[in-house]
Amino acid sequence: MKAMRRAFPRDPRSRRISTAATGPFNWVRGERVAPSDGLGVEAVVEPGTGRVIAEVPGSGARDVDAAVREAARAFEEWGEVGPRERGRRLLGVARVIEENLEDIARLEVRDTGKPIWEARVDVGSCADAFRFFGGVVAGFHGRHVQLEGGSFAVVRKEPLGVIGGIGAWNFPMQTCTWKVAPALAAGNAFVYKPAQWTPLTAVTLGEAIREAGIPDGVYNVVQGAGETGRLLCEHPQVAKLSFTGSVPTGVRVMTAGAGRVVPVTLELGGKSPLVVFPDADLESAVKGALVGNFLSQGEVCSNGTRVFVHSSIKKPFLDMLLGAVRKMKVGDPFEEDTVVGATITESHARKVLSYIEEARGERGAVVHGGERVRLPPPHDGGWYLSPCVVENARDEMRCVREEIFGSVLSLLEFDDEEEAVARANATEFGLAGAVFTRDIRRGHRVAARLKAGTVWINTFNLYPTELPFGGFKRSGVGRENGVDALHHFSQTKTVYVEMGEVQCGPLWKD
Ligand SMILES: NC(=O)c1ccc[n+]([C@@H]2O[C@H](COP(=O)([O-])OP(=O)(O)OC[C@H]3O[C@@H](n4cnc5c(N)ncnc54)[C@H](O)[C@@H]3O)[C@@H](O)[C@H]2O)c1
Repeated sequence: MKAMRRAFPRDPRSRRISTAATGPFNWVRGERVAPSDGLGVEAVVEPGTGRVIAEVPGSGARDVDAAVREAARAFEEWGEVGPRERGRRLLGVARVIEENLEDIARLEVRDTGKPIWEARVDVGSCADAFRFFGGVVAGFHGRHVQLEGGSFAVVRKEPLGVIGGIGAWNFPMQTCTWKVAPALAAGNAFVYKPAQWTPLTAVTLGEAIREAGIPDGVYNVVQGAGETGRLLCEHPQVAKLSFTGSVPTGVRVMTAGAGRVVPVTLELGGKSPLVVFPDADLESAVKGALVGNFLSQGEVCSNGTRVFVHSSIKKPFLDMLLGAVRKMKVGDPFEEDTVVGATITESHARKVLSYIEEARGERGAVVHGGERVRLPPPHDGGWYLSPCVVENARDEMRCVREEIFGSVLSLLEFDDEEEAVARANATEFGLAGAVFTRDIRRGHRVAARLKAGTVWINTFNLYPTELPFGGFKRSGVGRENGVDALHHFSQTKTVYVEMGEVQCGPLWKD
C-alpha cells in the first residue's frame, strides 16, 4: 500500500475547523482556492436579515476541469486504501463535525434562515451519515458464486471514479453529506457544486474531511449557478452524477448523463400525502402534520402538504392543528425559542405568497396565516412568512397539485380508504407519504398501496441514515442513504475463474 500523505488523526488535540463566511469558496486539493475563469459573482444574501454576507465567484470551464482532474488524481491514491481504513477516516470526519457542530450550525443558519435548533439537528445528521457509512463499508462485499466443475466467479464491487454532485439550498450540508459520505466510503472521489444561494458549509465540510486525514483532492467544491452545474455534468471524466433539486433541472442532468452514458441519481421534488383515519391518535396525527409541513419554513422536499383527514374527525383535527400553529413563534432564527425562520429569498417568498393569494380567492378555501411578518432591525430585510393552513382545499386547486416549497398545508376531507388511496396517489410525484391509524392491518395495507419511496406509519419526516431514501415517479431515480447508496456509488465486476479445460465444443478438433 502506498504511504498516505497524512497520518490519522493529524492532530487529535486540535480539530477546530474554519467556519468563517469568508472566501475563497472553492475547495480543491485540500484548500480554499479562488476560481481562475469566473462566471460572474453570486451575492449570498443572509435570509434572516436580507443582507449580503458574501460574494462568491462562479466557476468556469477551467475551474471545473481543474477540480475534476484533481479528483481523478486523488481517486488513484484513495483507491489504494482498503475499506476498513476508509471507514476509519470517515468516522474521523463524523467526530470533527460533532466537535464543531455549534459553529457549523450557526453558519448553516446564516446561509438558510432556518432556526438554530433545526440547523443543529441537520448538522448532527451529517455526522450520522459519516458514522453510518464509515461503520458499514468494511462489511460491504461482493460475492463468490460457485459454478460447474469447480469453476467459480468473484463478483467485485468497485468504485466508479469521480462523482459529480449538485445540491439544493434547503439542507445544504446534509444534501452534500448524503452524497459524499457513501461515495467516499465506496472508494470514489468527489466534485460537489452547492446551490448558489447556500455555498458556505460545503467548504467547511472540506476542512473536516482534510482534518480527518482523507487525502487532499478526494473531495472538492466548485461554486456557481446552473452553468457551472452544466459544465460539471458534461465533463468527460465524471463517472456518475448525483443531483438534488427540481424536476426540470433533474431532467437536464439526466439528459447530460444519458449523452455520456453515465449513471444518474436524482432526488427531486414532492407533493406528499398524509392520510389520517378516524381511529388515529389525534394528537400524534396533528404533530405529524406539523413536522410534515412547517420545518425549515416548509422548504422540505418530502413534506406532507396534502393532509387528507377523515370527514368525521376534521373539526377536532383542525382545532388542534390551528391551536398549535398559532403558538409557533416566527422570528430571528438565532433565538432559541424561534420555531419559524426566514424564507430563503424574497423571490421565493413572493412565489409562496402567490399560491396563498390564489387559494384565498377560491370559494370555500379559508386560509389561516400565510402573511409576511415584519421583524424589527436588523431582521427587517428578511422575508418571514407565517405558517399557512388552507382549510377547505380541493384536489384541483393549484396549491394542492403543485410543489410550493413553503409552509402551506392543504387540508382535504375523505370518506373511505379506497377514495383516500386513489386521491393520495393522483400526483406526478412519489417521494413520500404517511398513514395515521391505530389499525395495524390498515396501516400496512395503505402503506403498501401508496406509490412513494418512503411511507411512514404514525410519524413523518424521519430519515435515519440506515434507511434508503428516494422517490417513485417524477420524484427521482436511485436511492440515497442505507447500504443501497453504496451500491449506487459502485459498479459490479464479474471475474469468472475457469478451473478445468476451456469448453469450446466443435471449435476445437484434436
Ligand atoms: N428529493 C430530495 O431529496 C430533495 C431534497 C431537497 C430538495 N429537493 C428539491 O429541490 C427543489 C428546490 O431546490 P432548487 O430550487 O435549488 O432546485 P434547482 O433545480 O433550481 O437547483 C438545484 C441545483 O441545480 C443547479 N443547476 C441549475 N441548472 C443546472 C443545470 N443545467 N445543470 C446542472 N445543475 C444545474 C443549481 O445551481 C442548484 O445547485 C425542490 O423541488 C425540492 O423538492 C429534493
